[in-house]
Amino acid sequence: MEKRVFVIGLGLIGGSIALAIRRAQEDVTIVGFEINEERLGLAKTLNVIDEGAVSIEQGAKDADLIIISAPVGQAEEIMETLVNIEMKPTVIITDVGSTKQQIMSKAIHLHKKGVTFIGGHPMAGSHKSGVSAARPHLFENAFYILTPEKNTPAAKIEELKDWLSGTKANFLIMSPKEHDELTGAVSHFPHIVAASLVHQVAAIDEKNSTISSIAAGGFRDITRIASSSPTMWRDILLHNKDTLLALLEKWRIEMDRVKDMIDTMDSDAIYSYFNSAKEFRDGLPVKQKGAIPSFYDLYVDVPDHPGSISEVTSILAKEEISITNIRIIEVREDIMGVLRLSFRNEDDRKRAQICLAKHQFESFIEM
Ligand SMILES: NC(=O)C1=CN([C@@H]2O[C@H](COP(=O)(O)OP(=O)(O)OC[C@H]3O[C@@H](n4cnc5c(N)ncnc54)[C@H](O)[C@@H]3O)[C@@H](O)[C@H]2O)C=CC1
Ligand SMILES: O=C(O)C(=O)Cc1ccc(O)cc1
Repeated sequence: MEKRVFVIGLGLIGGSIALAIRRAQEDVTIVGFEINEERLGLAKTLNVIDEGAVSIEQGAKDADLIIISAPVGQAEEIMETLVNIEMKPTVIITDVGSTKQQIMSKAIHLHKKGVTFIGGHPMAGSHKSGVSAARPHLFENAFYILTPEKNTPAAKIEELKDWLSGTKANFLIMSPKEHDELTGAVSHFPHIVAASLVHQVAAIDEKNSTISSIAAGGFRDITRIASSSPTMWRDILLHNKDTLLALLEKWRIEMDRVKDMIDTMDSDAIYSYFNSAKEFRDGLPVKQKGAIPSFYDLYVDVPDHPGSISEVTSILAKEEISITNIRIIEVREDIMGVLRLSFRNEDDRKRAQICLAKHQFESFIEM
């Protein structure tokens, strides 16, 4: 029997989920609603949705699954609108927002109406926005956190997981509070730090613009997420206020400690500060995607001469291994350059490592 999915907010995440649902479900019609008409048109052109709805009401009333994928501030307003709409009694509503406590408080009004709302957060994404960046495999192997309300029947949770099976994500059930505390530390707070590092360099750039030219490699890596959507991150910070204020206070104390170490020239303390961070960082799992996703990267040492990069890519092309991204990390005179190749999955990365080794190219999974 034909089922209808209604996606509200057709950006990077809404679009990627729609594509993931389409590849796994038969007989499904995907309807979309967008406040930005151009994006709605693009979503249709790219076959992300089958139909556009003219209002939330039109799309919601006969939907079997509703996915709210707008920034969390807007998501709250959409939930308020949904409370006043007559929907199928069996409908499941979920969201994809990066915060969960405030969203789940809003969901109380839907629960009171007898509607199932299960909070959701796919823990993968990118600094890119918009439906043109949407990909069906965006969430493969990533964690996908669900925050059901206590009385939600297990069968409804299983039904939602089934709907989302095309994401190939690993589902994890959590309380909204635990969710906001953990994602605050591994995802939200790093975005504040990345933006602050960029601000620091931008202020110097006003006096000496050479800084932008030399801000390469590591600086670009650590601040990539500062290119994310300001609307989305404004809303996240406003939603996760308490967690972030506590983390900022801890960070301030930590920075004072670092300041002291440098001021007193405490070389042992400085060494141990970096060493203990390295030990923990090196021990993080590399195979799974986290809040800051890993892209199945492979770092290849390449001699710094013309042709070496095309040699690597043609070796992989001959073996029919697709590269999803390629970047030269550092190439300097007389120094081996490092090429960062990204692959779609672990299997491609393993095959690439083996065949490059046969051609005397040494490669590493971590740099
Ligand atoms: N970008 C990322 O990496 C991740 C984002 N998220 C969450 O996913 C949600 C969406 O983020 P993205 O897709 O990245 O943003 P996006 O900016 O690519 O897409 C959001 C879309 O929602 C639309 N929109 C805004 N208000 C609307 C409304 N009232 N009705 C209908 N459409 C509306 C916007 O026009 C836009 O096209 C956010 O809540 C974010 O916290 C979750 C995981 C990862
Ligand atoms: O691009 C990145 O590294 C991200 O951090 C993506 C991201 C953004 C928001 C989330 O709630 C989860 C993941």
